[in-house]
Amino acid sequence: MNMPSSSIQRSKEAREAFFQRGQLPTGLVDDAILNSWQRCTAQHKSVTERVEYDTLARSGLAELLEASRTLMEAANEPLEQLNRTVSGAGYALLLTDHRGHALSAYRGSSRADRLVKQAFRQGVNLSEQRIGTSAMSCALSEGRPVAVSGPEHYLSANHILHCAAAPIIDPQGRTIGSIDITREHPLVQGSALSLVTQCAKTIERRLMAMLEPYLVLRLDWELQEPASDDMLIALGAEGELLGMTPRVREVMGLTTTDGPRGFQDLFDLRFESVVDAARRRQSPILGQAHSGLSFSLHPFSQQTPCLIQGSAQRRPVNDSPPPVPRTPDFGDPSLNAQTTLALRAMSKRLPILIQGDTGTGKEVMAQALHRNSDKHSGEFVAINCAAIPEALIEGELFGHMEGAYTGARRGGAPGKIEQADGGTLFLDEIGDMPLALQSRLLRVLETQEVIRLGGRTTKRIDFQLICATHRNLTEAVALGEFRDDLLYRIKGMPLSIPPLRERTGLREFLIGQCDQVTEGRRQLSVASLDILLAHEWPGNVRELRHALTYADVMAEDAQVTIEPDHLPMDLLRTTTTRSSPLSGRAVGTLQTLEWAAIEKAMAQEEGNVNAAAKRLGISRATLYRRLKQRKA
Ligand SMILES: Nc1ncnc2c1ncn2[C@@H]1O[C@H](COP(=O)(O)OP(=O)(O)OP(=O)(O)O)[C@@H](O)[C@H]1O
Repeated sequence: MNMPSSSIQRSKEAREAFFQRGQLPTGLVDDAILNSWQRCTAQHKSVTERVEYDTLARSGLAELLEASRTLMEAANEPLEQLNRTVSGAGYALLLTDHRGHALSAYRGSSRADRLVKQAFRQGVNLSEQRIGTSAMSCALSEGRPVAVSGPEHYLSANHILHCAAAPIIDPQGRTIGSIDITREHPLVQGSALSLVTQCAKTIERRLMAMLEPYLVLRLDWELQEPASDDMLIALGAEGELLGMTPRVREVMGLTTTDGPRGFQDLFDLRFESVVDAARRRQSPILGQAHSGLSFSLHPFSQQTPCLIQGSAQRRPVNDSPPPVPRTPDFGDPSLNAQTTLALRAMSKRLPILIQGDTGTGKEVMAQALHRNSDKHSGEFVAINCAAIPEALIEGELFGHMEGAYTGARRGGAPGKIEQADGGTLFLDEIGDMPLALQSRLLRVLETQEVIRLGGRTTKRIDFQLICATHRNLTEAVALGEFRDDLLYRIKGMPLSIPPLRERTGLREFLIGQCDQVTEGRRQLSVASLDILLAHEWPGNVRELRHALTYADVMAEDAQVTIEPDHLPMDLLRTTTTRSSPLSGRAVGTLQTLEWAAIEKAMAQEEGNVNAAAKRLGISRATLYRRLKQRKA
């Protein structure tokens, strides 16, 4: 898995040709490396030069960090994630600015990577002028990911290093920094390059989100390829172009200087019509660029792949629900599997019956299914059978002709079923539909035709039916409250959403929801997460989102973590009462007793960590530590 000896041999040959015979060894090493060697030679840099890795003086460091504040903020989380991925393989990690000055560094574990430890420190100048050829300097000057191994480094002192780096390009198309991973033994080039590239792309997307766009559009070619997040455009409320990912610039043939200013400078489409379609959740929107190329445009959620779980863009189009990716991800493997099956069933026109307790997300699921079905360009028409008075529901569903009843509209009006022609009809709480209406609905489903109230003519309708209920319809049939023939007709493919409490991957779901509700501004502290994990959630996702919204309001603006004292009190009370070991049978170990005392104090102080620490006679930090240990 190490660098193959043939490529080490090639690098050595290239070195010999370049440094000893003065030849250009084209094809033996990456051109980016040759270009760098040439620049270093032009500067009369000696390959045997010794480098001191000095950090900047304090004032210079403060200036450097201040100038790169946005980049560091965007990179913080992706760097942590990358570090978790690569530290076990002995890599050190580096974020630099556009000149190659180290902004942050993760130096990995106790391996004897002496040189890396010396060089990878905040504020060290690692530019090409200073340390010669490196993956980072090549990535910065070429604007693409580059790997540099052993003898490909210009300075002999660096021949023990093996590195891969990718540039970071801001939404305006400027190279503003780089990500580099390095270790003192050969790397697997393919994986190292793809890791830094992936990390740089994540940072680029985060930089876009920090512009707080009104709308983000994802562009896809009109090909049947899996969607990727490479091509994103961030737009302001008036359609002004706030930024775009490098790939969009590339495919549109744009430079950084003569860039377009607004959406309409790019596409033969009115921005208002795109906003309108996004609001009505009509996606994709087909558009032709002025270059003549056709694209499909999708309103984009920042934290793909999990729309429903992840956060939408920071300031989405008003009252537009979060957009849905092609394959919905609900975070729960069994739910995901059911969703895939349901989508397959829908392609064969089978009706879907979603069952689940209140607030589990039945309507959210129905919308996601619609968005991902072949009926997505039609309307999603929802009707809550339990919320409309019995006398009105028939007119709502079937529509009416002029004069059909007192108060009927002039010229008549179409019903929901007619409106759903070419789209999806979502009948929520179908278990509460009056029996008489059930027969009429059954007829429509069998004939695919509607007759408006007071009318004689039939209209053929083509729609996808999705029904939802929290009731056990088999029991309702046994009680004579639901027609069995209708049940068989609507239950083409049943889909059951588990109560929140029983979700697989509950922890990740809670974290994702917190991210979504707080628009990425806050995270749950370990203690808060523990409390949420222990709660029963009778109101399911709806209750959870209310609790998180409450906590978001309670936390100070600058507070990044949601602490237990921000959570609703009733949630703390029920959680601590139910789970307290003191409320159960006697407990044995000192540790359990200690935890019981902590729980009790937290309950008495209604989750206020300061007050609970005081009551227990320990410091706030100690209490947090204990809560953390308990979680681990
Ligand atoms: N997976 C999810 N991601 C984000 N929000 C969700 C999710 N599931 C549910 N919600 C939110 O929870 C609330 C309840 O969802 P929804 O109305 O779909 O549930 P329901 O099961 O249809 O509820 P009811 O039975 O009461 O009609 C809504 O505010 C919805 O936006």
